[in-house]
Amino acid sequence: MRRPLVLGNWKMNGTKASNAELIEGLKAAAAGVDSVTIGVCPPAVFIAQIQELAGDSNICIGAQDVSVHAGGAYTGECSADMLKEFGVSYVLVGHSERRTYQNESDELIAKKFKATQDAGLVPVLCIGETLEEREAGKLESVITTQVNAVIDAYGIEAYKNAVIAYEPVWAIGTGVTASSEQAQEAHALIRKLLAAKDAEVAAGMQILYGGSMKPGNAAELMAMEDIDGGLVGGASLVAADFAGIFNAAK
Ligand SMILES: O=C[C@H](O)COP(=O)(O)O
Repeated sequence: MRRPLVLGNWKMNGTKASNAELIEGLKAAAAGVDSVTIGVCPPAVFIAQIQELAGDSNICIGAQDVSVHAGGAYTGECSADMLKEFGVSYVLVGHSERRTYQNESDELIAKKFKATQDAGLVPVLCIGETLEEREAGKLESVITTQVNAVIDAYGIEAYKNAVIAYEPVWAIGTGVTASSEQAQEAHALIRKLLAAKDAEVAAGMQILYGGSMKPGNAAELMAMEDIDGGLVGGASLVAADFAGIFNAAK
């Protein structure tokens, strides 16, 4: 039985004041929720603040990105060990916005995945196809390439302590959600790819859905066999909406 995981990706949003209000609301809503792992991924500059605000609550902290380097002359970068010092347990790698705007390659993303694991943190590998790729019938080949990038570099063992988030690019921030059948099809495909290498890794992998997940569609999505939670963008910025989603995962 895979434990549901719901992560809020705040992207580049928040102020010290709005963060305090949001975390206060989330702590109240999450108190007593013990069957779902709940986390927030604030911008790096706010991680220390969120660590303090979250205190010993059941809100975990994730980072939105990490350096492939352990330290040194890499201006603007932040290492996995630095994130760990501030209570981070999950790190998003390969989000489509970074693939698009920072031109992150599968090779670089695999290195970030490994750097995260080497620090004892859990990488959340984000994958998904664009609308153009879907319409061209390339869903399977895109997902296969993105999943295999880590296996080719580090072997299937690398997926033993990791999470995968399937986020169809066309559903991110658009209000258009993949139907539960479309999402399930992609999640089942991801699990099948893993199972071809290692059945145990495949069975244990938490595969999250991301892309316009809202309180109104979360229950139906997360009821699907291979959907184990959500990576939530916009709706994670409103405590009541995010709570509606993690409560739907129970
Ligand atoms: O990381 C989260 C995803 O990009 C989903 O964002 P969204 O819920 O705003 O569509």
